[in-house]
Amino acid sequence: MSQLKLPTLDDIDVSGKKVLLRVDFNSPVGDNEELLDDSRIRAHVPTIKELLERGAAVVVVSHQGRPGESDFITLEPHAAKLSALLGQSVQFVEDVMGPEARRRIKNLKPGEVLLLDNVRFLAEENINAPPEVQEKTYLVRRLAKLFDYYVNDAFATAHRSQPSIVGFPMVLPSVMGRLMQKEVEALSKIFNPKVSPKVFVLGGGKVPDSLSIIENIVENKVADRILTTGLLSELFLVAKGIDLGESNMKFLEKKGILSLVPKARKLLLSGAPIDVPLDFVTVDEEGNVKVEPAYNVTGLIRDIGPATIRSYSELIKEAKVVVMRGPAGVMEDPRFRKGTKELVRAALESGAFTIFGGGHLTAVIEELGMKDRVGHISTGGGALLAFLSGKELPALKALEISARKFGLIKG
Ligand SMILES: Nc1ncnc2c1ncn2[C@@H]1O[C@H](COP(=O)(O)OP(=O)(O)O)[C@@H](O)[C@H]1O
Ligand SMILES: O=C(OP(=O)(O)O)[C@H](O)COP(=O)(O)O
Repeated sequence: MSQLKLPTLDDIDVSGKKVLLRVDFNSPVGDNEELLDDSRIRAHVPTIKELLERGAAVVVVSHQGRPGESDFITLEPHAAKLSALLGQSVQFVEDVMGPEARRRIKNLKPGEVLLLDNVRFLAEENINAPPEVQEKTYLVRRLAKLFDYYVNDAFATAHRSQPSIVGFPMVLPSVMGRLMQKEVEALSKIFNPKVSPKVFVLGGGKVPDSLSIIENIVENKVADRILTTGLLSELFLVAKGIDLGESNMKFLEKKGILSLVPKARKLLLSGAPIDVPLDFVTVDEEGNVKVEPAYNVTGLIRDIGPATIRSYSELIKEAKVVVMRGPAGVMEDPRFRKGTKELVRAALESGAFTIFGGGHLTAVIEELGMKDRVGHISTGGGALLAFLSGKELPALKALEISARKFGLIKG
């Protein structure tokens, strides 16, 4: 697929038009439903500003979290944040496609912006299916007729085949927003498969996603070394036959991660260059925090330990390219942020070209004040890895189909 030839905002005249803009405002959320970081919201500001300045009425749609997770919340705080960043009032409606949302969309004037509520409040948005299925969802059927154009700026969700990502482009002329364009152009340019060694440092909580992308990375030999952290590393330790103690095994079971052990074991047996932590920071039932070796863990794992930080940092130093995605521990709690922070620091001090992905790492880079040393910070985590591993991203594929259908293809 010729991604660079996808149409952009340069290819449409939005003046006086109604534009549906898909963004990814999905941000880390604290105990009181407050946003812990606004970098993903900020990343979309250039696209929104440009659309408004060019005279469009802009309706913004995003998801936040996943059903059942603690960060699955309304987008009301995002609207407040966006208002502050734009310096202009952002309308918000506690609805996505119901009568009130449709009334507000119809009444929106050029130069105004309206944020719809969390699109994953709709059951159908939580199902992945091909574009020809998603264009038939209620969401697409009810909303598409209210718009002239669809703009996709949500690079971080580009690996999902959900209605708000792949359904609208089937029925509306569609283009990439400035953030989507920037990510695709930058990553196509900077990731040179010939430069090595390439070290991938992969952590975070989305283990099934990470595992399937690791399979791709290994198959396409994209990484020379994969250093695992976070929940992902727990899976690989179990796959190596290590008992992580009752509390962690229960946690992994509850999250459905133990069912992935055979897949992880297969990868390890294939000789994939996957490293696991030597030690962890754990917390016991009384709340005591300690460091325990990976082969003898008793408490609940919350971060990688000091020996792991040291050994991973040495490996990172030898790399020419470092790709890092997902935190090494439960970094929302400052007591368990050290592993993530130190690995980010090691990468930034290594002299290697660095690519960081995902909301959590962006927050750490800003905290360290080392943004100027970064090669590329991607707003995507899973989407970034999928892109680098050579997987086709459904969002881009849908934009390509749309461009052909509506005569917007370039080149
Ligand atoms: N060992 C661990 N146990 C439980 N949760 C973890 C662990 N390590 C990381 N996490 C959790 O992973 C989540 C972030 O994962 P993910 O969404 O994949 O990353 P990102 O948002 O950076 O793309 C965080 O909420 C963090 O608390
Ligand atoms: O945070 C996101 O992805 P990431 O954790 O891979 O960075 C995106 O908002 C996609 O969310 P999803 O993985 O729930 O589809």
